[in-house]
Amino acid sequence: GSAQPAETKVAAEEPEPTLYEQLGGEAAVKAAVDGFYVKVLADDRVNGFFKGVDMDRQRAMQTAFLTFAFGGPNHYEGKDLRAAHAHLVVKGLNDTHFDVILEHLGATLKELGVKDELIQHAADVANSVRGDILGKEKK
Ligand code: HEM
Repeated sequence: GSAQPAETKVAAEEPEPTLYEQLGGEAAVKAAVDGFYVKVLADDRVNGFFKGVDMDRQRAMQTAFLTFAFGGPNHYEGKDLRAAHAHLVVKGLNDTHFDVILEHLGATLKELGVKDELIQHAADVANSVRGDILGKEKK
């Protein structure tokens, strides 16, 4: 008979690590930004919104999006998401575009070997601010 491993149980008091921590924290965000950035800017369904936007701000947006989707610390507290995207809503930003961004989020995380369950979690977090990004009326 083989002995059971002694440490199969997770202590009940351990707080659930955030998705950000589970994915690998800041390093994971950096790795994801590179892949995500390329996908978004190569996609004609959404890259029009980034035309004329300087590279630093594009990268800031990608990093903010992913950090947010990972449930990590929000480094952009000064600027609310509704205000940051209002001029894009005027240009036609809608659910279709938001879905494209989620599609690239999923593909990027999949390439990095992230489990489907965590990818779904990241999408849920992003969806929680969909209404703000798209300038929908607050419920
Ligand atoms: C969870 C969803 C999202 C988050 C957390 C997010 C986050 C942000 C933040 C923090 C900024 C401001 C960056 C800065 O001021 O330097 C920004 C800007 C921007 N976002 Fe998003 N974003 C989201 C969704 C989207 C979507 C769906 C699109 C378009 C398909 C988009 C396109 C842009 C663009 C083009 C800018 C730059 C605007 C400009 O400087 O003129 N974002 N985003």
